[in-house]
Amino acid sequence: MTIDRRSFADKSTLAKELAEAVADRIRSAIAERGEAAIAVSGGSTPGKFFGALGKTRDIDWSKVVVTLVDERWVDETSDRSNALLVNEKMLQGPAAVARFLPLYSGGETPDADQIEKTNALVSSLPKPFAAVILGMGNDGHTASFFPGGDTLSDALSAEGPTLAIHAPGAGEPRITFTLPRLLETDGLYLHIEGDEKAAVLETALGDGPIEDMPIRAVLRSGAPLAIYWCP
Ligand SMILES: O=C(O)[C@H](O)[C@@H](O)[C@H](O)[C@H](O)COP(=O)(O)O
Repeated sequence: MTIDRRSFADKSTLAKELAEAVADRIRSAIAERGEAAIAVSGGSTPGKFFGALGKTRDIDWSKVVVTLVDERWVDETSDRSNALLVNEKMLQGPAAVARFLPLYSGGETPDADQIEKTNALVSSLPKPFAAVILGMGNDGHTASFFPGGDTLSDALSAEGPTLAIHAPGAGEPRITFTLPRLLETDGLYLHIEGDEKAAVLETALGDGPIEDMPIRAVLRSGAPLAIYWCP
């Protein structure tokens, strides 16, 4: 079975366990390759996990690069910015010396030059990722792979490593790592909480088109995936 489903009693326990799993991946990557890169999701779910991971002392954070699975195309002062969330919740205390690699590079909407610039930045990341932590929306999106996304098909199949995507449910223009690039990882995690998301996951695990619920592209990729859930 490539999908390993883990349930936890509450949000704090999940955050602690997921932080320990990701910390192990980071330490192993540093031991094997001298450095580690992780890609994390934004949104309302990962705050506690970020806090727990950032407080981990037995990691050489100076050898860690943190980036985002996807980003809303907003300035870092916006409360919609995933970069702001990561900086405020994770890159404090022991983790403050980690390098952060942003996906956003200014302006109203990501144009081809900006994507090229981000792709050049991203090419400096150690490969593979030590860990990629995905979230999921109630519409079945993950990363910025939204139903109805204008570049959804490329986002799920192109090398990228990143591209721009616009979708009715996305709020603002987005930049996202493509799925093939996200699958280049030692550890792939999906972090979801609550009964509503458990029900969405059940539907996604059933039959149906990927375009309706793009998380299916991850679930059907065959890549080993650990799903962390709590009520
Ligand atoms: O920037 C983003 O929006 C995310 O990276 C996105 O993919 C997120 O993981 C889901 O939308 C779940 O978001 P919630 O945790 O807010 O439900």
